[in-house]
Amino acid sequence: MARIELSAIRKSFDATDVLKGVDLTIEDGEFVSLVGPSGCGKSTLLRIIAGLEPQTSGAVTIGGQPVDGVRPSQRNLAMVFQSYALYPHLSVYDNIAVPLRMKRLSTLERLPALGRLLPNRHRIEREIRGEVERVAAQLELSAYLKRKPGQLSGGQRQRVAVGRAIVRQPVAFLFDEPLSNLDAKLRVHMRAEIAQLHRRLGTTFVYVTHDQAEAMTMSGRIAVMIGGELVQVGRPAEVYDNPRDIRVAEFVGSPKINVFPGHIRTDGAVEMLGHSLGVAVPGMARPCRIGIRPERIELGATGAFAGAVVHVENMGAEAFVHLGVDGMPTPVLARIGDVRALPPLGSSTRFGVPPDAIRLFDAAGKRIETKPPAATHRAREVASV
Ligand SMILES: Nc1ncnc2c1ncn2[C@@H]1O[C@H](COP(=O)(O)OP(=O)(O)OP(=O)(O)O)[C@@H](O)[C@H]1O
Repeated sequence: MARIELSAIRKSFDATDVLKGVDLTIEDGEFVSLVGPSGCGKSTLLRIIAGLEPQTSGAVTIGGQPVDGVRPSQRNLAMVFQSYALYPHLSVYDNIAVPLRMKRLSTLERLPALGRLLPNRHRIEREIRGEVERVAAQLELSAYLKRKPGQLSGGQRQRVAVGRAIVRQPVAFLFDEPLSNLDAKLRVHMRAEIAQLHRRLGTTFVYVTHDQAEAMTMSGRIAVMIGGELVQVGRPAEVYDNPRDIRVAEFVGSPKINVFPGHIRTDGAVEMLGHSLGVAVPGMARPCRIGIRPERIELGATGAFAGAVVHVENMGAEAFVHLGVDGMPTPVLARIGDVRALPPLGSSTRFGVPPDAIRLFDAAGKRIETKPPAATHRAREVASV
């Protein structure tokens, strides 16, 4: 097991800066997902940890040891790719056994005909069989050991790739979008399997994905990368509820957070679509953006805002109501838990926003903390004494 520390990692390809100074510590045994939109640099960062790509500057340590200049094979990490990278001509058994044979058998002992005549070969092959069978049983692959990868489903192939990684007993597993080739249902199933595997092995997992739901549901912490920078690192619920940047707020959560144009008045009150919200911030008058999650939009006759129901998605257990609102370029989305109380399509409705649902961002997208108006008022009184 190992703690992985990344300090001020920069990476440029020719004139393009892909990583712009990434600092991240992944604790021993932790499951951290690197998540972010396509092209943000997640795979490059993972490849730098693995030693497959040199960083332009900055340092990587694994288990307290600097590994810059240490070859990938000497880092004792296992990488699992989206493409599985299995040997198509070898059986499942042999695919899983490859790293063990490479490690334990000499070049001569690995030769098919001559190797069999050498005294150690049988003993080592017996040990290898025990380990392959144990890992195959863990991954429910025992029935497929004689099959070739081409005779397996995508999920089974991915499990073989994971099995091949497990037998190496690496200090950490690095996953690069391992579920991208699977259909939606299987992806959800494999998420649970990978999370269980992490709990069972207790080894450090670093997992790259562009799928925020995958990252949210599996990891202990998520590291949100945007444009080559680590914008926020935290527990999934914390990042969802307390985004420090509007890009994080918009990337994490499905469906996406609603973002309204807003204005902070000279008295600190925050206005949205011409109505004052029940929050305030100190400082000067300025424009702002207001993020409100769909589940926090409250439909009801007493709401301050008016909308027209332009679309309803009823999923049975929940529904999304799309509201056309004056002053908004795209519909406002409300998530409704009780599908028996849906407003009809084309109807006019009102909606409100509880003050604690409001996430305020400045013009540059940085989070602004809000307070109830009274608290701001008191703070100003204290400040003026
Ligand atoms: N070998 C390379 N040479 C030049 N540019 C590269 C190279 N590898 C990656 N890049 C560029 O670096 C940027 C980051 O790539 P990277 O693969 O790390 O992104 P990513 O966040 O993993 O994206 P995705 O989710 O699409 O895989 C991209 O713009 C990519 O085109």
